[in-house]
Amino acid sequence: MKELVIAPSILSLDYANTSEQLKELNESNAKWMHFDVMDGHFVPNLTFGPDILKGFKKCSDLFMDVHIMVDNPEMISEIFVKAGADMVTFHLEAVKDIEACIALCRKIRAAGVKAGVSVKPKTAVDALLPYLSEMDLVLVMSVEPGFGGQSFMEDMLDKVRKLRKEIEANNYDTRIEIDGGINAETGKLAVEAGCDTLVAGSYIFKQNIKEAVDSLLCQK
Ligand SMILES: O=C(CO)[C@@H](O)[C@H](O)COP(=O)(O)O
Ligand SMILES: [Fe+2]
Repeated sequence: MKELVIAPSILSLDYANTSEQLKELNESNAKWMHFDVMDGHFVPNLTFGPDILKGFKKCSDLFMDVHIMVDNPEMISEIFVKAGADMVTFHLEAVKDIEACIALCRKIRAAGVKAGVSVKPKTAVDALLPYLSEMDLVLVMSVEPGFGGQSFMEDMLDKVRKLRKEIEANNYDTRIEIDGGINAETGKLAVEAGCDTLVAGSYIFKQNIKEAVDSLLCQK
């Protein structure tokens, strides 16, 4: 399994104290920053555009993990690739079919950016299994996408186990990320099931950032 990476979700950042929180985040052991893009249509919430990503990139060297929860990922992924995303993860539910999904992964990778595919809680991962070599990451949503601070859906770990089995059997390089309701306890369950990348928003930003990240890194 790959080295465990923590991706703090800045959806939960305290925007009244942005520079202080960013400084703390930069000094923590987090290697990624998780950037949630919501369009008010694919999900009932609205968040950040590309200029905000550019701004964060000026203040941080963290790997920019951009999760696009949008209806038109073909168009929006291009915008965030141009804005400097290191990874763009789009939703399987937002593309026409698996062929369109693979085509978009290839397009993102051709631009020199890592490509991820996400599934909502009600979507199975089975359709992705034959194509994992086309993806740098699969993101398993462990809450309904749209908001931070929801409770972890433990039954999503069956998808993680299935993905891990397939990745190990074929020696794929694909990461497994989980997003929604992650804290020290649920993070441990997720790592045991086979996740190597943990997104956490409210858990990290509602306490000392460095300590929270470290608590997620100490899963053994
Ligand atoms: O994509 C999303 C929500 O749709 C997330 O990335 C949230 O930001 C996670 O927040 P917590 O559940 O960790 O508070
Ligand atoms: Fe997310």
